[in-house]
Amino acid sequence: MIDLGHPLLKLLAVLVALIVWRRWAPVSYWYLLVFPRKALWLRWTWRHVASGCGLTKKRHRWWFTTVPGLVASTGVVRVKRRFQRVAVDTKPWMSLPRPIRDGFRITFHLLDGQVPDDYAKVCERLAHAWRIEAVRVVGSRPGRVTLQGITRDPLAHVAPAVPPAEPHDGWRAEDLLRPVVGVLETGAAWRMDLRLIPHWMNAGATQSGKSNLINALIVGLAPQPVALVGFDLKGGVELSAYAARLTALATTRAECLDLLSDLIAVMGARMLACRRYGVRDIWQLPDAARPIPVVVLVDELAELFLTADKAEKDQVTRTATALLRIAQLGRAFGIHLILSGQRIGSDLGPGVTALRAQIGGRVCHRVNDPETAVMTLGDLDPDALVAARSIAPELPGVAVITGSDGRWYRARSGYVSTTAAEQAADTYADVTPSWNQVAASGLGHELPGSDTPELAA
Ligand SMILES: Nc1ncnc2c1ncn2[C@@H]1O[C@H](COP(=O)(O)OP(=O)(O)OP(=O)(O)O)[C@@H](O)[C@H]1O
Repeated sequence: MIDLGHPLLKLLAVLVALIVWRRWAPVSYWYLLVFPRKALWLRWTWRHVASGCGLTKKRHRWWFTTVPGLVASTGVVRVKRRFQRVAVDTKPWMSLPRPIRDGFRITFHLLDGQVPDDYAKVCERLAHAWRIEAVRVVGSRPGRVTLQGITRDPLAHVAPAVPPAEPHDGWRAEDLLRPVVGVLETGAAWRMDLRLIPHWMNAGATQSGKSNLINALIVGLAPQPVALVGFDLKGGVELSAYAARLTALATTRAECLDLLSDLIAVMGARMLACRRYGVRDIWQLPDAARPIPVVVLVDELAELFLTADKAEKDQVTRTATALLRIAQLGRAFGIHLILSGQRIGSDLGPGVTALRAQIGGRVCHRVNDPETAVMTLGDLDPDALVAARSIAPELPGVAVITGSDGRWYRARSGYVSTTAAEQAADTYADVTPSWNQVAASGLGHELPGSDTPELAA
């Protein structure tokens, strides 16, 4: 009989409880009950699955095999068992599946000649073989790759983003320009990291969730010491609700041109300041001298590029050139672009393709035509295109995005109503810097080696 009161058994029970609590706390009890069966099944079927997905390699082994042998004296062919060197399929080593919320993670040892990308390419096949929603590569280190199996789509229900109730308790220094706007399909937070990927393209058909993403960005950025600048050629209907938190809003073509040339002037002044300090970007400047970062929100990019007559053509060319300059130089000088539009492609006119090439961050919501998905994600991965084309209309806000690790993910923004975003804008109205503050920020201090105070003007 086992003595259940034995101190070693008690210690073991405490250890198991600790491990379960630390690692598996977010996993439902039901899943913990069924998981061992699933884990065993994954291990048992791995050789067939790996072979079916082309992840096995031929290795030579000494093996007992049946070979046809000719008995010379009689001329009869007889089957013989021989111990000989033969080529056999070798599967990659697989760790024990670890349960996590809405799925599991498994680490594999790469076979000679394999790279993590080989696994990324067969994720869809693995998902079908394992009878689960999706499989994603979530990490890699030399000789290892970690896959996440997603058993229940976490994007089906995403909690709405709630603006912080108290002013100034909504952000931490390390969150500057890194607002959380939703959830990735891996269950992790979707952080739009403007410090890492300075410019973003937000494409999608009508009612696909583009404005919702802008709302989520407003809620995330409103508490932070950044200037928000709006371009809304839909007469201001989209962005004017957030006017309290916007440093500038342009709603006509003439205003857009003026605002763009002001932004370029600010960029020029920051360039000069960086040169005087001998640094390459504003993030290397001393804290006191760092200018206020500017996030430029463009609602419906196509409106900026459409020309009704020849007179507007020149204005459109100037707009395109200014946007391209900001896209090329903005990262170093703290000016970030978020370009939203239903179609963002060469059909909008010259300059758009060059602009698109400068935008590293991509968000592709549901689209009506394959070309838009190609325009937004075409340079990422063919599988990303397939994923974007299969976004269902009943899941607005779902998008295929570039992650901070350079991979693509399905993600969904947290629902933020216009009222909630407006409320956040009003709550943080006092944080809004004026245009003069933006233009002068970081330049009002005496610069090393500078005896001309013209920058402080
Ligand atoms: N992440 C989300 N979660 C839940 N519902 C959402 C989400 N995003 C959008 N929706 C719903 O979809 C509707 C359309 O979203 P939104 O207005 O953002 O689309 P849009 O792409 O900007 O459309 P349009 O181009 O016509 O302005 C919203 O009213 C909202 O109810």
